Amino acid sequence: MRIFPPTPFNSMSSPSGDLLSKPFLGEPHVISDSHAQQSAVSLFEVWNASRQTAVTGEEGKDANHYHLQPGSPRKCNLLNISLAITILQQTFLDMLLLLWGLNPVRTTVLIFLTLVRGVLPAFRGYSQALILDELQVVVTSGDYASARLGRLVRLILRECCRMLAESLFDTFANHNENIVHSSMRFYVEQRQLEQRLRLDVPTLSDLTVRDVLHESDLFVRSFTGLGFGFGLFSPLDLVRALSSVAELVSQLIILYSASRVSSSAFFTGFFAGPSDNHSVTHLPLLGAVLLPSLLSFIASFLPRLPFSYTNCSTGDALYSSAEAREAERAERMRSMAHAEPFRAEIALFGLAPWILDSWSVARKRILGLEVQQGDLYSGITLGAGLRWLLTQANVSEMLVLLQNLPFFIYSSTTSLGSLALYRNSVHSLLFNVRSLICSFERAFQSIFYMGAFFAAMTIEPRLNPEPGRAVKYESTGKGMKIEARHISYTYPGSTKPTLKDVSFTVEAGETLVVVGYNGSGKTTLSNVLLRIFDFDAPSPDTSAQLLINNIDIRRIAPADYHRHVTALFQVFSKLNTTVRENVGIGELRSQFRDHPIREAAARAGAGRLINSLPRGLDTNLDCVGLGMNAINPNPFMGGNSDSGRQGLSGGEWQRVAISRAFMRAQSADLLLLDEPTSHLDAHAQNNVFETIESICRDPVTGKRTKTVIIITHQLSIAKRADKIAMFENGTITEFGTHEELMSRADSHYASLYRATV
Ligand SMILES: Nc1ncnc2c1ncn2[C@@H]1O[C@H](COP(=O)(O)OP(=O)(O)OP(=O)(O)O)[C@@H](O)[C@H]1O
Repeated sequence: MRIFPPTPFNSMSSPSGDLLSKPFLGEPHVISDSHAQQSAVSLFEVWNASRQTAVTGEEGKDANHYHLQPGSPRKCNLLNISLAITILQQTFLDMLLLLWGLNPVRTTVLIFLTLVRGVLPAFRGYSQALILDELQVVVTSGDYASARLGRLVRLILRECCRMLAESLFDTFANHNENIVHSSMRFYVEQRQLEQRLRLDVPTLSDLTVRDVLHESDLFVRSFTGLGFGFGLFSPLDLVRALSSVAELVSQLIILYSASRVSSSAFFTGFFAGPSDNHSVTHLPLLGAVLLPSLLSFIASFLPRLPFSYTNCSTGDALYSSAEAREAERAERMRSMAHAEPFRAEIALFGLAPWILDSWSVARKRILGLEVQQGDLYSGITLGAGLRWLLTQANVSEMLVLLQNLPFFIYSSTTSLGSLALYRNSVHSLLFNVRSLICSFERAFQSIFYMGAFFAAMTIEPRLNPEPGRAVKYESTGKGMKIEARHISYTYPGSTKPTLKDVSFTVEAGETLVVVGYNGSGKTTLSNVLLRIFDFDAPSPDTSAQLLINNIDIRRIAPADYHRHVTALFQVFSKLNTTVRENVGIGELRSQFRDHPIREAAARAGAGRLINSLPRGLDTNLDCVGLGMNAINPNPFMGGNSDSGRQGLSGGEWQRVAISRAFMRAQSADLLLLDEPTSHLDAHAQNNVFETIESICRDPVTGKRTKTVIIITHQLSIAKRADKIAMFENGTITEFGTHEELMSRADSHYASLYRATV
């Protein structure tokens, strides 16, 4: 049995690969109604158009456009309906085929069983009505003859068998549904995760991309298996809606016939046609039964009052923009209260009241316990009031009285069983109509989230080379030659560049030390050199270029480039896992081999540390982001022993991180270390530098085989480098050897050196 399809990590292929492999069509922009109808428009643009809202300016002339918060419901207006149809045209069939393709047999069985499940209540009602009828005859006639009683017992036994069969059916159907559901959920989650991991930092820093991923995530999370995961609607819920439709139709049939014939003949009565004396009144009576639901359905198109909730059977509300903002704030505050790394700052700065206040204001507004005056008044409209009357004020419920009319009309002419059957059917009918209305509301919003899911899959990482221009990185075995020409870099959302016209050359095998003042742009430069960020496009005045071994870095795929580089980041990750994993992730191929991990750790001066840990490489490290030996995360547990977790000091963590960087040092052409020794004592600092020197030389010939770039504030290290770059205000102001820079009369490097050494 195949439950999960094979999906290779870097492949975007799918059972219906076309849609998921469409390229991302550049920057999203505003589109018009008619535009959205054209099939050439990308899904991304259609999705983006659905979240644009026009707000009229103060004078009533200018219409400002802004984007809805991710997760906010779309209004049910003509534009959104047409956008929803466009999304459905482009995705729905693909989605169904894709999900059906995961488990064709089980999914077909699921659809069939769900339809059958829909008509089971009708049979249940019929069977129980027969028992009631028989009981009525026995009691009213006083005929307790064994034949009569025997028939009653047979009916009861038949009902017991039916109930047993129904529960067996339910068990099998639920089991099948669980398997189908789990495989669908696994699949969409995997696709979402795979795409997130594919995307690079420049792509992820785009706000629109973040929003589309957020809504895509909502779609993925709607595959909960409960049918009302996030107040959303997954394709599997569509199958459930089929069941509601089947139940609705069967109950309608019952209602139509049960009121005029005895329950034992209601099917034949229905098919006999409207020939008897009650037939004329059936349709208006059905109308009376359905009137409350019809009004609720109409109300679902009206706007909602601010901070009022839909009364869907699931109890879930769809967030308005204001609610989504509050929900995000409440969630942020909740996470802060739960996160261990914040604990020290919360205590030190006395943040508890601020966190609690911010959370409670946001949460109260979400729960409708507190509504701001402005929001309340601006949201009260005639439509919203009418909706409230029809849904929240239960006006429609009063009309339920009408449903009892048939009781009075037919009570003297029909059997007890028929009346019970009628009553059950009315309840069941209303429940199903209501759940279908709620499903409709959720389905409408879900279309946009489904659009977001597919749109997210079309995003291509921005750092990937243009098709046809890509070249493979060729290692020379002598290190990496780096030539930066007029490089600038501006952070997204910032108006001023952080790096300005940076130019320098490092020959293969050389060591460059970058020094400078805080905030001058050293780490930013390292991210550009590591191809985490892309430098600004060349302007008419400058021809910005970054050449690696004389090749434009934009022509090399980042994944290919990264295989030849190793780095220590200034802010490195500390994983709540074993030492082995913390170090081993530096070179995944060697993750499970002790020797390379121990060797890298020994070079980074972490050998003694690992030997001193209770379980060596298998010791679990605890990283709540603070100096661990000093602050135990849970003083009542005695963390280090009972929990089997070990805290480390800042310097010890740094050694672990250096070990991680050294894991790949053998195969790398470039070692880039940002503040590698900031937490280390003087001896350790010297050792690390010696180790870097030895790693970079061929053990036989002694020649340099790697290029090294070190960013540091420790100028004693700089002295030993081949070249030094002094960074100030986002650019290199001095470049040369230690001696050259020291000999300059007005050298800032020289004054910094004298101040620190
Ligand atoms: N994510 C960001 N978004 C916008 N601006 C940023 C971001 N990160 C850094 N900057 C800006 O870039 C400037 C340079 O930061 P960078 O981290 O490169 O400095 P640095 O020289 O490494 O500093 P330090 O010596 O303190 O580590 C900072 O002044 C900061 O204002």
